[in-house]
Amino acid sequence: MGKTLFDKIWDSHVVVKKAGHPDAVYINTHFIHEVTSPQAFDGLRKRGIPVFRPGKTKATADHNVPTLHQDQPIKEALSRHQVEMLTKNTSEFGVDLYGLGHRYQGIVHVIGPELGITLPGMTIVCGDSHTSTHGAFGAVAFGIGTSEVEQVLATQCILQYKPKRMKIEINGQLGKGVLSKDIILYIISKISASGATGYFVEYAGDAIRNLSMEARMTICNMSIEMGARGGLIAPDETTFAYLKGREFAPKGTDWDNALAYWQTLYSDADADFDSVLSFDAADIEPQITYGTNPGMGIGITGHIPALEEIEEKERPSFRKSLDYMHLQPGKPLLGQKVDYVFIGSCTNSRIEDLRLVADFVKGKQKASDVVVWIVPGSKQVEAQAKAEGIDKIFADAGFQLREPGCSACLAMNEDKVPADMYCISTSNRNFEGRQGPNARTFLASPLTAAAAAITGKVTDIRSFMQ
Ligand SMILES: CC(C)[C@H](C(=O)O)[C@@H](O)C(=O)O
Ligand code: SF4
Repeated sequence: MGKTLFDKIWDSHVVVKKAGHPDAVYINTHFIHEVTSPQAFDGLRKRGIPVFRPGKTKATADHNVPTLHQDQPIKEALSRHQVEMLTKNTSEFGVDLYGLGHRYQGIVHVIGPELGITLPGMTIVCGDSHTSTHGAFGAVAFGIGTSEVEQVLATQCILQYKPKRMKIEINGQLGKGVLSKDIILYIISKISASGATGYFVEYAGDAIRNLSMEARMTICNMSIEMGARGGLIAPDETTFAYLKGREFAPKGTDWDNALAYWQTLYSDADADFDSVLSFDAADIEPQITYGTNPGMGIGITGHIPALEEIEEKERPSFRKSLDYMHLQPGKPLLGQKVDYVFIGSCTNSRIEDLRLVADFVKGKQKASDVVVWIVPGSKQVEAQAKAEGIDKIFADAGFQLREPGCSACLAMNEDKVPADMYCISTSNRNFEGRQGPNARTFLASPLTAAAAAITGKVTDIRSFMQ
């Protein structure tokens, strides 16, 4: 019996295996940020132990950082404290920090890949659920809790039960205006926000193969939103071309050796998955969510389910969700007024996302009553956007290009969508209050968000493509 890609990587990293116990798994790379690391460092301090392999940990400040005036002290006291703690802890324990002002600073899941720290075949953890993003490179990457952050800092290993394996195949040709964000929102709407609970998902099929690395990251990023432990994609020429020459990627003969290993990283033809799902790319239209979990999504021309279409036992939560959103069952979303547009987050804030949006808005103007925030995923993305003149296109359109951070993805910083406002957002979560107290979120692709920025309403991007 062959092995799945997940098994190949997992099994080769197990250092201790004992029946009835979690595996002790070696971790190649540990990313940390300001939210989930302070208690972990406190724990080490209390026990009087160092970070076991400080070179294997990389830190950045992203959740609490402002996205305007990053050269000035952080105004919010709690945010300032968190970021200061990260600076203090990393310097005390000898961990590299790409903090505010550093040219590599950015959202942890954006900088790892763009710096070539994230590599195929690695095990990667971070005290952050969207660590699944790194799986796009054919790595086993997953989020962990604060006590596990301490465990990894102390031992470079983690105790974990091995998850089940699921394969999701998407074959066929994507339609016009349909992005990888639409693929993943579509899958989650079909299998629900808990449809992959207990599984590690491998995405396969020619629709996935044809995606760029940026687009693959968007898919793996949202694995967690269907309950999966993580998601991964077998590395291929697209992966290798993306990595070649990146700051921390192997060079020279190290590259050749690494490449030889990476080329063995795929699921064998006879590998056994615990579950296999298939979708046809041609069935996917641009997607949008209407509710308060990422599984509550529809095609842009569809309608919010009528009450009768919802299972009896799910009706109370469905109603609560629509009450929060101030939306009616059975109604379409096209034409719904939008107040804010947020293009950013570890789902869609990479240079390719910004290029797509810029190509579309070039020569257009935002609707007068819409606030548009474009928040690059990293300093490098910001610099690249400026080098390409994308900043000018945004300025001409009335869009604000801000500085890197998580921003309004979770509003744990100064960027909050005001109460009762509708925000179309390229992020990954639409929970109640996620973008600010009582703010209402529609999740969508960068193109669908950009279309709404121009019209001020939920719009089918394809109406611009005739
Ligand atoms: C703050 C952090 C722990 C959290 C996560 O784990 O995902 C955040 O990044 C999020 O997206 O909700
Ligand atoms: S951008 Fe959003 S989803 Fe990503 S790490 Fe930051 S808060 Fe979490």
